[in-house]
Amino acid sequence: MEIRYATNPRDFKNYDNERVREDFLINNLFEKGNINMVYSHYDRLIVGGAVPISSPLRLEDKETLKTEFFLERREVGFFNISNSKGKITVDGEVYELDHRDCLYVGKGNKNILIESIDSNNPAKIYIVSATAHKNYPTQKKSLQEATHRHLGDDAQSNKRDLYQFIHADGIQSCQLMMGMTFLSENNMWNTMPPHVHDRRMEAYLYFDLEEDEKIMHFMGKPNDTRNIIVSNEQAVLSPPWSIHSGVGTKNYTFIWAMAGENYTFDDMDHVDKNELK
Ligand SMILES: O=C(O)C(=O)C[C@H](O)C(=O)CO
Ligand SMILES: [Zn+2]
Repeated sequence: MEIRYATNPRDFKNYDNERVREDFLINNLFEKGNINMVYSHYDRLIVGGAVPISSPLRLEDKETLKTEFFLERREVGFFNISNSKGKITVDGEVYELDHRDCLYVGKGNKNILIESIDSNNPAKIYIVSATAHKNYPTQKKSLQEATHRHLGDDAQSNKRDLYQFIHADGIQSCQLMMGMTFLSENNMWNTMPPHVHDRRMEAYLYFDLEEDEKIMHFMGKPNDTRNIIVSNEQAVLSPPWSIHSGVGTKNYTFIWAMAGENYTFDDMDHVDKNELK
């Protein structure tokens, strides 16, 4: 597993474009036949992608975690971002994941296998894992079952539908919060005006974007921002001190995931647009 260390915002000021991309962009998550994962030292969040073909892929990395099994001291959220069905087996119990379904698996489950139902049309499973202190029940939720919030409007080009899956009023977890946000057609901006939450880090996976379309993701302290150009199915790590907002060349979808100090989705320090630099 690739390790990414945390950055002091004072040092971040000196980062050039290449260094920003190296430290915060994850561009190799979905590779046929593999599970690829990145271990971030921001709240020890692991971000991964699995594309099983003919044989199941096991969620494991003893080498990095130095535990007997992956979820010995962790919890994990899975999302199927492909149109093709996937299957996750949790200690013998099988869960089928349709397009946009989410599965949460808590601490203590030992054998986690990720499979595609049809190897010619493989599933793409996005994986986010955080450290955990107790077991919460394994739970699956579809988009229709998630908590729906309407945000933004046409005048601000930021009309979007936010769905909360793993959160205080949904699937229970120790610290992991996850959901999906859809930008409406002709709307390009997410999370503008932006916010920070020094209590929690966040990761964004951008997808549902054609090959030539791009997202300009903004990060950094509100008064000292940088942008990362992001392509389809790439993720960005957002430090707790950083804004996380983006604009697309076309509308898009993203999965947000957070871990850290509190479990309060609405704990955000909003930033006035006049403060942005
Ligand atoms: O569209 C949005 O706004 C979001 O999806 C915001 C994220 O959920 C977020 O940043 C939560 O802190
Ligand atoms: Zn946020």
